[in-house]
Amino acid sequence: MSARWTTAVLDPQITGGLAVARSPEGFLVDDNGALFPRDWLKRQDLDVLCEHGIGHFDGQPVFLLELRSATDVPGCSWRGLRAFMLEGDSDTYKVLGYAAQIGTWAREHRFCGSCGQAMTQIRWERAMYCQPCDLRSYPRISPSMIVLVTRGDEILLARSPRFVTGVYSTLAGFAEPGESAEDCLVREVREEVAVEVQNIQYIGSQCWPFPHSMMLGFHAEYAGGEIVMQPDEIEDAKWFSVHDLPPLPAGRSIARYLIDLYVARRLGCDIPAFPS
Ligand SMILES: NC(=O)C1=CN([C@@H]2O[C@H](COP(=O)(O)OP(=O)(O)OC[C@H]3O[C@@H](n4cnc5c(N)ncnc54)[C@H](O)[C@@H]3O)[C@@H](O)[C@H]2O)C=CC1
Ligand SMILES: [Mg+2]
Ligand SMILES: [Zn+2]
Repeated sequence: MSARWTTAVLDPQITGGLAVARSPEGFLVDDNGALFPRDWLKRQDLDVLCEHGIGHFDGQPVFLLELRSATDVPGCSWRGLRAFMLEGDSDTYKVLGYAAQIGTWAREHRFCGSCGQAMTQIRWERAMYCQPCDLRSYPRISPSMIVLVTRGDEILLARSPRFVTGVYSTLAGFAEPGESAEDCLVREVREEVAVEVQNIQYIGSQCWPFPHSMMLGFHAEYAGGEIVMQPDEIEDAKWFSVHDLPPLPAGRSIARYLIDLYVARRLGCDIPAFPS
């Protein structure tokens, strides 16, 4: 959330306000951005799957129209969330990041996971409900650990085959049932590079709406082992000097913050601001 944006469960029966439209192609945008007058948007020929009231932006109610498919709207185009993360202002990115997670959840929870019947939208909390099962499904958040492993002036970075060419990043992975955050971190580092760590320190967290990760960021010191890369997951992993770093992840990512923070401390530079 930000000073301009707060989340809320709003009843779609009320009229007016602002709205965003999200399809599998991304968010609808025109020259003014992704937030449209809602009444105008609802007059367009959109393939609406469902509508959710998601919060207030500058005091105005905001709704999400989750669409089955992207249709042509004159003067508009479709833009993925990643582009807003890379280039958009942080207030808009917060609104759209939240809208994307609610849209993903709404799309994937139309039917009860227990009995398979259609679920209904609860008006007063963010949940889908199955009456026969008395079961509520809330938006999914997936805790993921992300860690910068360091050894004096060196930092351990790796490449996944999914990354942009040349970019190296910190190690990350999803928590499994039964694990603490620290257990997960130790396991992920072992699995991905076969290295042991010590002095694990929590740094901060970040919502990562691709599609529903909650990144918990840590710093850890190297404790032993030689790098052995996990087949398929890790394309390359090595120690880099803080004086000679490869291309790094996007400025808004906690991965980049963990790297910038350590490098700044090591070189005695100004501490970077936490990404918003
Ligand atoms: N904000 C940031 O700075 C960064 C965020 N990330 C995010 O962290 C997350 C984890 O990173 P990876 O190294 O790719 O994960 P990972 O090392 O756990 O490997 C990904 C694999 O985990 C499995 N998986 C996918 N979704 C899952 C879920 N919800 N729960 C459990 N397992 C799941 C799949 O087999 C997938 O191939 C991803 O969402 C990624 O986008 C990763 C690096 C930087
Ligand atoms: Mg990983
Ligand atoms: Zn059910």
